[in-house]
Amino acid sequence: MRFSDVHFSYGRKRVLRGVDWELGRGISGLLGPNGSGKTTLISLAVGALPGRGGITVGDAGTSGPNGGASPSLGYVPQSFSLVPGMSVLQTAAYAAWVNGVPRRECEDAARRALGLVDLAGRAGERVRALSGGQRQRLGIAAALAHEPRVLVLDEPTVGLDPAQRLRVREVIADLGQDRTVLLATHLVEDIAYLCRRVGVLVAGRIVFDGTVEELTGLFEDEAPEDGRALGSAFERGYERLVRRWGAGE
Ligand SMILES: Nc1ncnc2c1ncn2[C@@H]1O[C@H](COP(=O)(O)OP(=O)(O)OP(=O)(O)O)[C@@H](O)[C@H]1O
Repeated sequence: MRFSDVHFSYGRKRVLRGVDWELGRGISGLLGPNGSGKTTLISLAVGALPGRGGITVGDAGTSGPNGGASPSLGYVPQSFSLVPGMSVLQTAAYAAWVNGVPRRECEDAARRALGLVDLAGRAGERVRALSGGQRQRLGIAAALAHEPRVLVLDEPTVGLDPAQRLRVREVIADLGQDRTVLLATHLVEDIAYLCRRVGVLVAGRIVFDGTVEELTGLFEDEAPEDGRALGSAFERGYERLVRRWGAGE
């Protein structure tokens, strides 16, 4: 997946100012302070907003500026609703159908996707019976049912308790083995646990693109500015990067 010189403004407010970022196979994290434009960038990638610049998803298609999502992309928004009275299988099968899977293949596609998120054993249950973490995994299954090669996840572990968060992380780690996954999050622990590479969005541009280790080592030689060693080295590296580039203005 590739972003080339992507710009976006809400009215006169410029949010993205020429985003260049290329994501390879595996899980790439998108970090950035509140209001830096992560959700806007994702909305462009999934075709929900029209912008200026190029976004290429896999070899099979583009999304974004021309509107409409690429069929090779699956998207789990930060918040989504499920129909409580539908079964787990019906939910995933419906998502497959909405994403263009022929009707007679939707059930098989749904079962395959539920297997990927470890919900195959719950296929017959109603959505209302699922925990928060299971619902999140069902949302991921729904996004996977048409077998996209690129998966975009916006804050997938927010609001989950530690055990459920870990379970969702394990599922994401598995999915990243043979797909391109873009993971937008505030949680540096999610990035440190899951991501091969990380992009940091500040003031409308990707100001860092590298490995977690590279970001951790970026300011290693500098003494902590407040005299204390707060948080992990990775977290400190990220916070300094954001401060240096100015937070979202
Ligand atoms: N529909 C909108 N109209 C006007 N301004 C908007 C709109 N949506 C977002 N913004 C502004 O655009 C900027 C980027 O917002 P966006 O939601 O993309 O950031 P974010 O990095 O995802 O933030 P967060 O981490 O808080 O979710 C913010 O200043 C926000 O207030």
